[in-house]
Amino acid sequence: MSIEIPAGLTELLQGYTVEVLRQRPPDLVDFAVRYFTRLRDAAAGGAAAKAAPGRGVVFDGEPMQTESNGDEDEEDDDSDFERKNTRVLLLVCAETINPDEEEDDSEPRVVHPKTDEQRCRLQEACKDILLFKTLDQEQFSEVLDAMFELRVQPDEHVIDQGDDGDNFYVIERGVYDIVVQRDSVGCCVGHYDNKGSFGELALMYNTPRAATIIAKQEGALWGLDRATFRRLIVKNNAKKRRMYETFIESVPLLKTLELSERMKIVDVLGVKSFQDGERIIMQGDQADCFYIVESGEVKIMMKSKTKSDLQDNVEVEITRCPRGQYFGELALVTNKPRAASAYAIGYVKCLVIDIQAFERLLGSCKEIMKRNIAHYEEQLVALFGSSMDLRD
Ligand SMILES: Nc1ncnc2c1ncn2[C@@H]1O[C@@H]2COP(=O)(O)O[C@H]2[C@H]1O
Repeated sequence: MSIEIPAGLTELLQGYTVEVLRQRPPDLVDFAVRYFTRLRDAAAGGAAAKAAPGRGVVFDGEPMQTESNGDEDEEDDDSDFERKNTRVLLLVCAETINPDEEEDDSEPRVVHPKTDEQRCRLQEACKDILLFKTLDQEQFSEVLDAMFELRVQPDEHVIDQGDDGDNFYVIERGVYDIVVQRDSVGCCVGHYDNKGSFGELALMYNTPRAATIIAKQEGALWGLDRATFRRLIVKNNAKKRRMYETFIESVPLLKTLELSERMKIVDVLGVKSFQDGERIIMQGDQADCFYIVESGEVKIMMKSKTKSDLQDNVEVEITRCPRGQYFGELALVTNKPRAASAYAIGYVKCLVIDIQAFERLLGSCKEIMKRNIAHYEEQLVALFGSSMDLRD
């Protein structure tokens, strides 16, 4: 049977293979999101049976009617399915990940032997990969052991949209176009330029490849097989969700997003920490990331462009970003170099999202961010007498 997985649900069901049967009422997705959030929370709290991954869950009955007893968020459990007389829907089966389970040592570890020279290149390519940033040392070295090198030729399709996901890829070298089919027309929605990674979505969510990735020149990649990716990264993501869900919910910018959209952000974010005074981004650099302050405070500093030749052109403090505040969005929204530098005040931890995930997941927040540009311009006029051409 051809199966369509509803948007907004699969991300939450990381670790489950979900098959959705037949048409479903739109509110069922919401209902299922709540249901599986509870399942996951129950698992986190140690509750056993209800949360056991791999258990088949089949909803049956008529389309769900939402009850308006005022406290429907409270105390929902399996019996709700009967009360609400919900029809059909979800079959949860096989290929599960239980984040709290001890590692299954019976599964052979994948190891691709490497020379010292290969290992150096691999470490360099992986050092800024956000998905690896929340792994512990042992997990990270297991990932490195399992990775294998591959060379690609100009115009080679590394991934084709619609295919099943086999590997995750880290870029060592080369430029790659990201092409997404829209109304049967392939649109280039972005590219990777000698750094970054791709191919995580199909492996995380058990979905077909969401884009085609084409090498524009001869290039070098490192692949990570699906089984290792799921065992280490997906398992780690379940923990990440528990760690960051509450914080992400409290970030004002993300309030307008659905729960499942916020969870997708958690899945791909990385965490970076900075020492007091350390520069996080530098004015004039190309931008590839967006930051949310998780702890500590960040100082935004700027040099006047109109005084760039003058010796007394010192950096001036523009603003500060406390916990929950974001920065680094302007260059991504305007496609320009960084307009200012950012420095850590004390020890700072930031959640970091790369430009591709930013485009894919935060498109709907861009309007809110764009409104900020006018505010930035007013600040600059007050400080420097001109707004320095912030817009494109
Ligand atoms: N806008 C985008 N939409 C979908 N996939 C994207 C996009 N930009 C980058 N990608 C990457 O392209 C990859 C294609 O394979 P996956 O769906 O496994 O994972 C996808 C992402 O890593």
